[in-house]
Parts: sequence; C-alpha cells; structure tokens
Amino acid sequence: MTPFAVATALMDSLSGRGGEEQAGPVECRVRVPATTTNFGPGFDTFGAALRLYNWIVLRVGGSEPAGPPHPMVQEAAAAYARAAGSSSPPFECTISGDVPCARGLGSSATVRAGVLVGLNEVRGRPLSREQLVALGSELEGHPDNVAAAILGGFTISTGGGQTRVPLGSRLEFVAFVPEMEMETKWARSVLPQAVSLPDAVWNLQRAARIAAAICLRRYEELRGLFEDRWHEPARVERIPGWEQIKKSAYEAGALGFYLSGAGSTLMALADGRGAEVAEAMTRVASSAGLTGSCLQVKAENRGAKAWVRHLPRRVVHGGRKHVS
Ligand SMILES: Nc1ncnc2c1ncn2[C@@H]1O[C@H](COP(=O)(O)OP(=O)(O)OP(=O)(O)O)[C@@H](O)[C@H]1O
Ligand SMILES: N[C@@H](CCO)C(=O)O
Repeated sequence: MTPFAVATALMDSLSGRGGEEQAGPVECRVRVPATTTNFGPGFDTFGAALRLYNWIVLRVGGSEPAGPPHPMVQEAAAAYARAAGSSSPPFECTISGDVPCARGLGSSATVRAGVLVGLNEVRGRPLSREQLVALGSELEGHPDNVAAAILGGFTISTGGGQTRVPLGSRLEFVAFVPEMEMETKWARSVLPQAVSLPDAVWNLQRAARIAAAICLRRYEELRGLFEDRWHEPARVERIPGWEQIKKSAYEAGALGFYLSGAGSTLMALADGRGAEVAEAMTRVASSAGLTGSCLQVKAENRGAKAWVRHLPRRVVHGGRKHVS
C-alpha cells in the first residue's frame, strides 16, 4: 500500500467511514541519522549526517495512548499540525537508538525530525522535505542539525533554505564522545554576543573554503581550515585536554578537528587514517582525564527514512468493533 493509500485508509478509519473495510492503526518507523555541525568556523551553518541512528516510531490511530508524549514530541506534532492545516490524531511515540544525548551529535534533532517526517508520511506527504526542514529549524532554534538529519549528506543552511551535497565514502568522522554531557542551552548561553571584524573575516574565509573543498571533494584542502574564533573558545574551556587532543589528532593525520555541535564530542575528519587518529585521540584523552569512547563513522547521504506499516485492521463482529 502506498503512503497515500495508507493515509487515506487511516483517515477513513478515524472518521468512521469504510464500514467493514476500515483500516486499523498505522505504524510509521523513522530512522534518523545523527548529525555533526559547525565544522569549526561554520557555526549554525554546516551540518553532516552520520551512519549512526535513532529510531522514532509513531503509532497512529490505535488505542488511546498510555500517557502524553515527551514535550519535544508534542511541540513537533503541534507545529506539524499548524503547517499541514489540520490537527493530528492522537499517537504513541517511542524513541530508541544509538545517538547519545547532549553530546553535540544532534539527538534532539533526530526526535524532532523523526516526528515531522513520520506524521508527514502517514498523511501522504503533503509537505515537502524542505518545508519539514524549515519547521524543524524553528523548533531547534537553528537549522544546521535538522537540515542534515532530514536531507542527509553535507548541508549548508541559512535558515531560509539550504544547499546539500553528498559526501564521499573515503571521508571518515572520528568522534571522541565524552561521558560528560554539554547541554545546547548552556553552550549557547556562553557565546560572545559580538565578534571583532578580524575574527569575523577569519571565520568567513575559512568557512567559505571548507564549503568549496567539500563540494569539490578536494578533502586534502581542508587541512588547516577548522580554527574557529566565535563559539569554540568559550565552550571548550569545559573540556579537559582539548588542545592536547587536537594536537594529537593532527599529528596522527587528521584533516580537521572541531567541537561537534554544541559539544561535548570532539570531532576529527580523516581520509584513510581514521584508525590512527582514533587511537591518538583516545590515548591523549585518557591521559588528560577525559573519559569517553571513540567512534569511527562515515557520512550518511540519505537522511531520514520512513517505513509505514498497516497494523491489523478493525474487524466487525455482530456490530461490535475490536482493535487487534
Ligand atoms: N533522544 C532523546 N530523547 C528524549 N529527549 C531528548 C533526546 N535527545 C535530546 N533530548 C532532550 O533535548 C535536550 C537538549 O538536547 P541537546 O540539544 O542539548 O543535545 P543534542 O541534541 O544531543 O546536542 P546538539 O544539538 O549539540 O547536537 C536534552 O537535555 C533532552 O531533554
Ligand atoms: N550550531 C548549534 C548546534 C547545536 O545544536 C550550536 O553550536 O549551538
């Protein structure tokens, strides 16, 4: 059954049309990738999706949900309903997966993107992916994570739109994920509210070259472009061993090194030397007293992906309806 047919059947079911042919509940499973953002000087602009996922599962039209969904889920559903022009039927939502929370890998974006993509899928896709990115960006307060999570690949976002390019399979992301959490709310509260002209020019020049090198797949030109003068200095004060870990990653052959999103993950980019970079970062983090674990992961070019399943439908026996 196509998503549109599922949606039509679901709406018939919810409106009581369809008699004995009524559809049962619908389950939509959405796989949403983790995201790494900023890439040093590209604050709130650059994002990339990673092959590390959360699963957001929506069950629409079944029995009454056991309790209210997570506030982030409720907010996303309300925003979707406003944009799509009708209220959502009650649904249950479960969140699971491998994306760690409050580590700068876009966990909150996976939840918001998953709800938006899932509800849209169940409704027969009345909104475009770009409209979903715009909605998710409003909910997040910045567009970089949600654009990459929904569209996949490398994204350059302005809030009003984004440019997306696929990433090559030879590029590796080496993430040292500390046990220590860093909440985005805190990490944004310590940002300087003004930057000097030389620092603005410094970041702009490097961000433009990073975008060009990635779009042209000239990854070797990324070396030396990741030094940020806007957001990292205030944030990394909380990360023991930051400078030493960065130095060790570059010495092991990293192309770039930056604070992923709002932290706390320290991210290196590598092209064929990921294992050496991971080993160096882990060793130096340990001697600096930063506990955590290291992941080597490739980019995900596909973005959020949804599967809709029609659960056993209602059966009418002697005028009484049962939901299996
Ligand atoms: N998977 C999740 N399930 C439930 N709540 C979540 C989940 N992910 C994030 N949250 C909620 O969102 C809050 C904010 O997440 P936050 O933005 O700090 O982390 P993040 O999205 O992992 O990091 P970043 O945005 O820097 O990539 C968390 O403290 C938590 O309340
Ligand atoms: N660009 C955002 C990502 C965090 O979610 C920040 O650095 O605050």
